Amino acid sequence: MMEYAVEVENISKIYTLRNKNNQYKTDKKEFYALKDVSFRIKQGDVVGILGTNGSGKSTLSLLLSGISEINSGTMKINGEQALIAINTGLNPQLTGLENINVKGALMGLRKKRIQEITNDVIDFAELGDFLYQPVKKYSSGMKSRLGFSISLALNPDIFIVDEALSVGDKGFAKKCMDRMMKLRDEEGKTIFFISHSLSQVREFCKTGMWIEGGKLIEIDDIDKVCDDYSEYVDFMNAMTKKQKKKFMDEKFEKRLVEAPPKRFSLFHRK
Ligand SMILES: Nc1ncnc2c1ncn2[C@@H]1O[C@H](COP(=O)(O)OP(=O)(O)OP(=O)(O)O)[C@@H](O)[C@H]1O
Repeated sequence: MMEYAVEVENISKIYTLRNKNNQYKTDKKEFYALKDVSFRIKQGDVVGILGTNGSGKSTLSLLLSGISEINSGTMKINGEQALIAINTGLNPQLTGLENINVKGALMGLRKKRIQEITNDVIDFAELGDFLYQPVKKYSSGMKSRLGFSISLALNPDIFIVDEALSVGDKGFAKKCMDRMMKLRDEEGKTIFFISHSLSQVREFCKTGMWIEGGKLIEIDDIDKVCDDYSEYVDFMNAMTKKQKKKFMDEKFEKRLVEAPPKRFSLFHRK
């Protein structure tokens, strides 16, 4: 029987937005970054997440990786998961090496295992002596190298890759892609992959998930979802500036929480 790696039902994530004058407490707006999203993903599936800027992809990746909490709904994750994203999960004050140790310690790993992970990271990240420098002195590509290498070395069951390849140089991006293909083809890992490169998503993923305006629009075979999403992007591009503004405003209005139920105040908000 095929096990699901991820089962989510009616999940929502709400953020509090500032108003124009930046008066945070008064006239604050609550906004659905994601609204009533449900899906199931089988173990070993490779899922490309598509959607225009601000549609909710990174929010979903934070929820899937357990970094951020849902406001409502249910979510079941079967296995260890790791997020690979730009600027996430690294402490800028600590050196690369210290970051590996902290991450390992937080996960309750033994010293010997942390040493093995360190060796893997040294090998894959190719950062040389920069491993002994604080991460705040890294370029974005170097941070991506470190983050990617740590997640790979931790060897989770579920990888969530959020735009992480877009800042690495071509050589490193190719190395990561080769490694991810191995994770997909030989190790049967479950992978969520967010990228604005449709060709990359088409080539790498099996299933497509299109999120727009915080809602799940479509989940299907990757080619079908890429075709439908492309059509939507073309439709948007064909609009005049005025039409586009009206369209975007309406889309925004639909995501507002009109009168938030009391229970939302109990939950964590970012
Ligand atoms: N911490 C936060 N506080 C308030 N609003 C947020 C926060 N994080 C994200 N948002 C808002 O939630 C919506 C979804 O953002 P998200 O980062 O998930 O989009 P995305 O699909 O990943 O976009 P992109 O393609 O630009 O990376 C956006 O409107 C964003 O402004």
